[in-house]
Amino acid sequence: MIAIASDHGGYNLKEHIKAYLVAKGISCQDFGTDSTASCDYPVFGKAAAEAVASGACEKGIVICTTGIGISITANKVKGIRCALCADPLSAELTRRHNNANMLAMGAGMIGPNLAERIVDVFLTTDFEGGRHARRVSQIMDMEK
Ligand SMILES: O=C(CO)[C@H](O)[C@H](O)[C@H](O)COP(=O)(O)O
Repeated sequence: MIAIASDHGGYNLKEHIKAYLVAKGISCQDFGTDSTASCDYPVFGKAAAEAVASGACEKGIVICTTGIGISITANKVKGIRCALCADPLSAELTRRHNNANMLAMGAGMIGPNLAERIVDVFLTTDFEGGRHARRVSQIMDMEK
């Protein structure tokens, strides 16, 4: 189950990615927002991040206009490593090196086709472990 959320700026891309994933047989839990009416990204980013942190959802995808505000929000939730990506290589490396459990994207920065490629890479790339596990542990120790 993939948690997905956006603010108004990311709503259209969220709907696009949700339909894309469902068409591929990947289940999504949508934490809003549900229209392009102005709203506050922390509300929706926090809800999706908490679902990932609790284990209810395996990974999360959050979207606002830049991807910045909603990634900052998600990273405030204990256990979350949310990476803002605008290219597939960053998505690959944040999975391989950072074991990122959430992906943030900016709907004002990238188009739907590129977003699909980024999502595909993010959801199919495994963590490498090894030296990267030590570094991720050091990050997670900061939450203790
Ligand atoms: O948090 C952001 C900027 O880092 C997001 O892009 C928001 O979507 C943006 O701030 C919303 O702004 P708006 O003028 O209220 O649409």
